[in-house]
Amino acid sequence: MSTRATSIWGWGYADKFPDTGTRRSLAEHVSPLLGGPSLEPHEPATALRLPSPRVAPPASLAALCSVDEADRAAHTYGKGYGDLVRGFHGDFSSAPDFVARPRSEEDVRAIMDWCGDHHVALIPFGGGTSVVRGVEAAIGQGFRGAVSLDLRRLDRVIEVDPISRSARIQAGATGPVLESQLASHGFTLRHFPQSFEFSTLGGWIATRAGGHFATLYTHIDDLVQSTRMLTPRGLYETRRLPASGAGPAPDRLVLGSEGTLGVITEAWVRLQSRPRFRASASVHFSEFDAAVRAVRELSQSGLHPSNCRLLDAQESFLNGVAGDGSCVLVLAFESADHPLHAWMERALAITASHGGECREGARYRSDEPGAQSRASGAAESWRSAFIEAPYLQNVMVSLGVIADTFETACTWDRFDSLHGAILEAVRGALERICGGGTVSCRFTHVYPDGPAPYYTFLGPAKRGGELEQWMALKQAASEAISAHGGTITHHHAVGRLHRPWYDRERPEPFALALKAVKGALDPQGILNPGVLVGP
Ligand SMILES: Cc1cc2nc3c(=O)[nH]c(=O)nc-3n(C[C@H](O)[C@H](O)[C@H](O)COP(=O)(O)OP(=O)(O)OC[C@H]3O[C@@H](n4cnc5c(N)ncnc54)[C@H](O)[C@@H]3O)c2cc1C
Repeated sequence: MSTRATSIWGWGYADKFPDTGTRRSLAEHVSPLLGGPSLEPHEPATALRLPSPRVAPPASLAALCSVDEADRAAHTYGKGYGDLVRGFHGDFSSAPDFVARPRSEEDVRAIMDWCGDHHVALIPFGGGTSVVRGVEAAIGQGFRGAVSLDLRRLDRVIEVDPISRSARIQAGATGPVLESQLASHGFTLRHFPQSFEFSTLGGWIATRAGGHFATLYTHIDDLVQSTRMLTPRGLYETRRLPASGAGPAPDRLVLGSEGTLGVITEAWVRLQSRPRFRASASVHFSEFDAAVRAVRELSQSGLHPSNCRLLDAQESFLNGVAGDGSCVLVLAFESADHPLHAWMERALAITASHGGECREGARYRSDEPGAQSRASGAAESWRSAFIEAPYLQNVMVSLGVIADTFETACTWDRFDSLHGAILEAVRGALERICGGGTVSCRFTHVYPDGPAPYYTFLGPAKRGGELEQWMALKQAASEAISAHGGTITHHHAVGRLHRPWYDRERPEPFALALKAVKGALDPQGILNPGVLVGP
């Protein structure tokens, strides 16, 4: 386990927060994008404001629990914009009363039983990278207290089945921890969300996370073979099967359960051989609409690119991928089995037929001895910007800039109207609330029947009112999504933040059924109250 200190309030490692001088010079680059406001770096609060604990760990669990203030603060929020702002100002008012770190399933059971017996809310905590207030103990008045259940000590790959290419992995393993264990068996899960470094397998399953593949295996759902979840009513374990037609699928209740039905302790997941062949290209388009048509044809071609990320002109500029006003499609294929020239050539023929220009040509890499290996220009720029972006959000908070993202998915026939409505709503709200700002779009995933567009917005905040302004922007975006046939989330989950729009999106009989399931598995309602169901 890494001993490098992580930030209590911001994303990632504490030592990656730039000093005041560096942030001041970054402000000079950001200001023109926002219409030229003066941006002055502020410093994060050094004092942490937390309420006194309402309950204390019992002696029988004391060895697993921490009441340390910094620990409680680090488990108060996820890593969404609103979380960062509150943490930056030292406001940890919804801190859990203590943090429990189970080492085994028996420990999880003991903590869950204690919470049930004492009417204390239990909030499963994986990597704490939720952007939807999924791990926050905002539990209302009905409980005596709240415990944050940090699962990261359950981090082992327990078993690998090379014949069926599957592995049994504990839920608290973060991306790098599970990948390094799988590498020694020559396999990979190849699920790479942007939060990969800190998020966990259990968190991915609980939120139906979206990963590396832009087509085909987009969500963790596609990689889960079976699950094991402890509920207050007993163990919920599903059978290992490649597929089944036996009624509604039990795993489907676990996927997306967001800590409300039980604590996922393990899962069997589908593995892949490590890819040896890679092909990449970046295709420039002068018109976004033409690029969208090209991506639609690609998504319906059966080629299944591993990467198919379309960046609009603003997004291409912000990520250092193009500065000439063009939109860029970052395209890639990978395989453990075969060279990819035929796939890439066909994909480039499709993009060319829509006016796309592959200026640098396609690049091919292979692990075979003597094979040509060339790094890709625009694709590499995009990749490094992608990895560093969350650290930039920490800087934006310190500069008083509202910086956030939201995402959705819709069918292709609705994309134009949905996209237009979102841009209009968010631009209007930025003008009204911040006096200016910018919004950009990229596709993170694409399906034969529709894309998953992902938006980034930036606007100058009025210091002290950041949370209200951000919430008004979020409201405008969410209303536009809801009114124009999108989903409130393609992969960021529901949490407490998206709950009003999620309630509107799901059919009423389904809401009733979910409530009944919650009542059956968690009769006292102690698990993550306020998320998905209930008040
Ligand atoms: C910078 C950044 C980039 C991101 N990029 C992506 C991305 O590319 N794709 C994507 O899908 N999401 C992304 N996210 C959102 C977030 O990383 C995902 O939702 C992720 O799956 C959460 O995993 P976690 O382990 O951090 O879970 P947490 O944040 O700790 O928990 C999330 C939810 O799952 C529940 N939970 C966690 N572990 C368990 C368990 N073992 N059993 C039961 N419930 C549990 C929690 O109670 C909570 O409701 C990003 C977030 C940030 C901050």
